[in-house]
Amino acid sequence: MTARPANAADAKPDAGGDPFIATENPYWELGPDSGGLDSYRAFFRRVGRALPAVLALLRRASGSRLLALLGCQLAAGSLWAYSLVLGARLIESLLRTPQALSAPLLPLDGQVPQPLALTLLSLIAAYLAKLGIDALAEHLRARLSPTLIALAEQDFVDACLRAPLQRFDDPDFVDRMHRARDRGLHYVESVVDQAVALSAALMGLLSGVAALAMLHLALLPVLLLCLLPQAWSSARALLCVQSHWDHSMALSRQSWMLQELASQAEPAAELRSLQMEGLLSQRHRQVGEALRTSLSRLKSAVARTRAWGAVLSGIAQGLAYLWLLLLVQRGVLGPGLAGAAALGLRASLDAVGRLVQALDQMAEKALYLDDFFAFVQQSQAEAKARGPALPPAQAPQCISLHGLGFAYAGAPERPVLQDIELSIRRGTTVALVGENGSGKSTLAKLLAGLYVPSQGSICWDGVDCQLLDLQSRLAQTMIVQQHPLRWPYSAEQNVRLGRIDAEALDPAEADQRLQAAAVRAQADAVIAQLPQRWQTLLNRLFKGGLELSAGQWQRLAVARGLYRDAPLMIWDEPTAPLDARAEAAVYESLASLRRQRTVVLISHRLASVRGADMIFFLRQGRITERGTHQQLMALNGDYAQLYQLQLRLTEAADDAGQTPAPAEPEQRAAA
Ligand SMILES: Nc1ncnc2c1ncn2[C@@H]1O[C@H](COP(=O)(O)OP(=O)(O)OP(=O)(O)O)[C@@H](O)[C@H]1O
Repeated sequence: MTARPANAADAKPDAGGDPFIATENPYWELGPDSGGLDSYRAFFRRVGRALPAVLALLRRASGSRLLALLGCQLAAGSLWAYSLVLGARLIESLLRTPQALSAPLLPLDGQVPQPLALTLLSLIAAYLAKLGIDALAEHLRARLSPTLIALAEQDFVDACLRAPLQRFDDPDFVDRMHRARDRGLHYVESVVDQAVALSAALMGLLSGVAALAMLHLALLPVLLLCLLPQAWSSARALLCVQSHWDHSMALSRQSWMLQELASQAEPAAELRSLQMEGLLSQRHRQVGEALRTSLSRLKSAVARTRAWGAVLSGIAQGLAYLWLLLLVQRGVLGPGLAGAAALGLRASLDAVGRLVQALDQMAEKALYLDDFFAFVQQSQAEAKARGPALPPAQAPQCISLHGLGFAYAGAPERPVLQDIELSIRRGTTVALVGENGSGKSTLAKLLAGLYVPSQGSICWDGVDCQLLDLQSRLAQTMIVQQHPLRWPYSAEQNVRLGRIDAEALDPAEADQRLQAAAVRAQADAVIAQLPQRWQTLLNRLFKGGLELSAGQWQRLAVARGLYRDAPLMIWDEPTAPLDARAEAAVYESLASLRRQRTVVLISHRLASVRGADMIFFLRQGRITERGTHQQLMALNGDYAQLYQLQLRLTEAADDAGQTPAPAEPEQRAAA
């Protein structure tokens, strides 16, 4: 069964011909699963996949509470059906013997109460019991919801943290992760309410059906007749909404992106200096306009569908009451039973309304939850599929790369590194240099174990790293990246996070190490200026928090690297934002470190790396030159030309009396 939603094509957004505004979902329309929600089959398949996962999550949150809740709903529904039948019998017997009302209901002289009074008392007792059970069900639901949300949030965070770095370069993965967070996680809370409402409505309907069946079996087709139009219109409207969501996702994302740009601190300065406020505001208005047009088309389509549903449902209800009248006329039902049947029919229809509404909500939320569960389950499956435990890696004497090639997950056809052959011995410093985009940072991340090679291998003392435990390898490695993370914590935590196993250290030793790292990175001067010294919070979003300059942040990042103090130290442009004094201090520290460790250094300032034991020059992902500074100068290749160029620029700056580029380490040492 395949049906297009009413006006699904109309739901496609219109951007007014502005090429800036993408309407075709060019980037996130990925994989066979992301579209195709314009058929009932596809829709229910997705819902069907999410529902068992919702139940499993509810069971994990608290299986006993879930069972108790379902029990309460079943009991409440049964009590309702029981009261309806009792009520019908009461009215019927009153109609048959009206004189029963003239006798006292509860005789005070010790005589047995008449049957009418007993029925009435049972009715009151059933009603009160139903109220009590409803209250208990509400209490259970309220307890279930927070547990479930906490579980789901934890599952999401764990799934993200479990993912290897290269998954974050895959737009498909990132898209699924964002959908899981923005839509799936967001709806976990409401899905509990919808699931409870759904089962309550289902119980209500079942008890209505049971009550009508007890009154007379001929009432069941009547109920079915009323149910169908309502179910049809709701399902069709729901499909329209889903189709709209799929088609307008590109616009919604652009709207969020523009809102982010306008509201975040990071782009605020550049945005203002480029005087882009007007342009962004105009773009946002255009995107909003396109979304609004698309939304109003959707609303009209949904309103039309609902109107047809209401008309058909009205006709069906009219026929149902006509059918009841016929049953009374022919003496199949007494007038009392017919009254109760009308009441039962109305209540069942209300239950159907609630059921369809809950199903509608639940189905919509379940679609988003499907994103969430698919993301979490895939991560769990991948974690389980990881092979047996591998032997731990020891600090290497020699790291060697053989025929190494690498392509990012998002662009597998475009290798970023090719045929890399090199080896690094402990106690030496190697430098990776080359022009922008030549692959230095990528190679550094591969060396650090953050990426897995697409081709070839990285060996530690001759053993392929794929055969070594990754966590123990990471524990032997330190990498300070080009753009280190600015942790929204205190200055002290920003450095101490370099070694989360520091509790294993003697506290005095850890403090000493902290101070030494700060001095070497010249971060001590930064700390001295902070109002609460090491305890100053480094985030302006929190009260009392401060923001540091780029160079001050970098000094803390270098201190963090030194505090970690691993056998393999990788420095990716560690001094780019530093002033000359801090840069000199960092290079002196690195020079003193190399003896016990393996140091990999990336820098565009060739004067800073001329002391390295081996320099590798990269061009378009390949090593094109290798050797010491002297050997490369003698080769007179790319390295030598770049070095001469930088030297000339420094001399020219000196002659012009400008701030010179940082001097060579030897010169600094002399100074
Ligand atoms: N996460 C990523 N996903 C896809 N491609 C990437 C990613 N990061 C880098 N690249 C691509 O890989 C190539 C090498 O980038 P890399 O950052 O390693 O170069 P680099 O030599 O360190 O450059 P720079 O000197 O500018 O820092 C570039 O062409 C870049 O576009």
